[in-house]
Amino acid sequence: MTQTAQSSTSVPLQGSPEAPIVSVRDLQMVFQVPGGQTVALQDANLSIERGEFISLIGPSGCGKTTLLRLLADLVQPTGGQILIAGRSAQAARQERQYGYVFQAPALMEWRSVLKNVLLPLEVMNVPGDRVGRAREMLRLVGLEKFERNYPWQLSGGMQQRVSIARALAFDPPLLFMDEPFGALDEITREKLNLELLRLWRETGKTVIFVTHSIPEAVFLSTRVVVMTARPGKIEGIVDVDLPHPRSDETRELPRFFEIATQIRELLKRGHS
Ligand SMILES: Nc1ncnc2c1ncn2[C@@H]1O[C@H](COP(=O)(O)OP(=O)(O)OP(=O)(O)O)[C@@H](O)[C@H]1O
Repeated sequence: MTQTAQSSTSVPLQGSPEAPIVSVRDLQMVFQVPGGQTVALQDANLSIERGEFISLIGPSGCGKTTLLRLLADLVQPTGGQILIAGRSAQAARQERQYGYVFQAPALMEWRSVLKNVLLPLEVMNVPGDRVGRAREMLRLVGLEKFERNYPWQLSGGMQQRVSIARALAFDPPLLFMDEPFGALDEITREKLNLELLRLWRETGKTVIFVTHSIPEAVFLSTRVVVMTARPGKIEGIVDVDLPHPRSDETRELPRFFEIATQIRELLKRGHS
């Protein structure tokens, strides 16, 4: 696996090198809602090592986004503990240890592609060659020729690639992705899956990826976390022992179908 050279603006992983990059212990999230409570997450336990590609899969409302938002310190848990490389989620957020890709690209229409990727670096007043850094990220997502275009001139898939480049602008060790390809057609999604895997292999980042699609989860992941709804729980964790690099042929392997079936069974068990 080739690693990209760390640029002057890249953010090294802080904390303990021995600790898992993400450790979740007895995590609980209860929202107060009119007339009662929603238990979005209950007794979640999970340990993720550096360089893994983890997918979270489960029915609507099972707490996938909530788990991602908790890891990103965008909401505070009502119970349990989160450690990022042995330190608090708050410290990880403050030290820009992660990039976050949302379901919708959320780009600024009046800024060019390059200026959208530059935005977080400008906001944080990051020293060094910001334009060079933004261009490097655009190259990584295959959009170096589109830096002068505006978001409305790009397809949905290209816009989502810009938002991935923007999330990578600080070159963080962790990448949180919340159903980034959910709104795209199947062919575009499969193409972006391949590109994301290439990017993951080139950069060595740890990715936590939310999806509703079993084939997408199997194709991308080193492990798949299967969640169940009401209350949101981790039903099981499936190892994906398919060889790398993965390609379109991977989807035809008998083992691919076996793992997909295993995940489907866990999802069904959670429903019953
Ligand atoms: N800020 C909030 N206030 C109250 N309830 C919330 C809040 N955020 C999430 N919830 C509830 O918590 C539960 C889990 O929501 P979450 O968005 O994490 O699910 P999800 O698995 O990501 O769903 P989807 O697949 O549809 O995106 C849902 O019942 C949701 O209504």
